[in-house]
Amino acid sequence: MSYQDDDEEQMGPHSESFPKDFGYGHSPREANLESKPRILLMGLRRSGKSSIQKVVFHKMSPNETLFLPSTCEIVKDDINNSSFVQFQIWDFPGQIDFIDPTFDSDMIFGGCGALIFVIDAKDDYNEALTKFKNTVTKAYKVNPRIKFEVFIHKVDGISDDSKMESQRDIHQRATDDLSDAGLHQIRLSFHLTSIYDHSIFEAFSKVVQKLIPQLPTLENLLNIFISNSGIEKAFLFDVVSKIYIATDCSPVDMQSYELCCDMIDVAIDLSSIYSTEEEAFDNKTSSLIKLNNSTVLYLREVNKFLALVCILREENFNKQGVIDYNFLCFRDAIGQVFELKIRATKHMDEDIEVSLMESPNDSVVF
Ligand SMILES: Nc1nc2c(ncn2[C@@H]2O[C@H](COP(=O)(O)OP(=O)(O)OP(=O)(O)O)[C@@H](O)[C@H]2O)c(=O)[nH]1
Repeated sequence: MSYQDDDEEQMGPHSESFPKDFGYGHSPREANLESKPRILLMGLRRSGKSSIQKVVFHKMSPNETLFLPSTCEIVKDDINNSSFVQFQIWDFPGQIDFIDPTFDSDMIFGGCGALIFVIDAKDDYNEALTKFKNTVTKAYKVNPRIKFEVFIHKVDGISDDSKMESQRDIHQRATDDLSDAGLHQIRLSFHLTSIYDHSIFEAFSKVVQKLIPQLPTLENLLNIFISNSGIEKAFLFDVVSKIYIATDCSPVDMQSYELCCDMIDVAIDLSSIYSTEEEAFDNKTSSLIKLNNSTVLYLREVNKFLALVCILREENFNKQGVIDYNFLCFRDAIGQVFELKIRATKHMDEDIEVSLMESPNDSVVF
């Protein structure tokens, strides 16, 4: 098996040189890698792994995925949209064989933040569940900190009752299988997904959020912002992928999320057509849409990659001055979290440099 490296330049020349005994986050070098975790996409052939990656991160339209060739090698993709959203996605071929001596499970699972296992809900899933159990058992042995996420995929065109029934059945069987293998302590998360609606973006949002160490701070800031501004719901979006990296503590309903995603599309599309600026999304980007049910959607740029999209009642928008002032405080606070992270990363890099220079046998200096 070989590794196809899409973005070697971006990932840097050392990205392939993980030590064999790579333990997640124990040395400065490992801790630095931890700040850019890996998400693995695994599952049987034709379950939809490559389609998910292309639709969510490369803006491919769902219909085009019909023509995707089968993946024969591990395809690595570096997602580097913002300081908070930085990770690599590794898309595995469906026929991957763990017994194959070239499969270096220490290296593959060692630096992994989350493992997404894709199960085709329209197919017989017995084989998928067997593979799932083998994969989780192997991965957990190498790295017990991995977050295991199951995407019950291709649920478009399936009735709500059947979806729930599949989810219940897969959940039950997957947890029973792991308990039989003595792994009852493993926590699994299940998501019903399809590339033909927003469910795949929502599921990916939840996976990515678990890998953002600053999430509680971001959620807290959003809670404070909405409660002082008369806002019902606010999402902090990664504009490029339209996954939300944080939201306030009120429950997310799919319709609100879809509305906010659509608003980003409208704002960017209009800006691309009519703006005289080079970038369609910049520090002056903001948008206001009044719906016919007395609801307002309000979008503001937070930084180069992030947008805040809020839903509020029309009457509360009368106090736009307060909202805008609170937004500036919010943006400032996000900037400070962002800066702290950059500073922490820089310190880590310096530590790595020092430790490498001190090592007499190691000639590699970043
Ligand atoms: N109906 C439906 N079809 C989907 C969905 N996602 C992917 N597909 C289709 O499933 C087929 C297989 O998709 P791929 O993304 O190539 O699957 P894969 O898991 O990467 O396959 P391998 O590379 O062989 O491992 C394609 O025809 C896709 O159009 C979905 O959400 N709904």
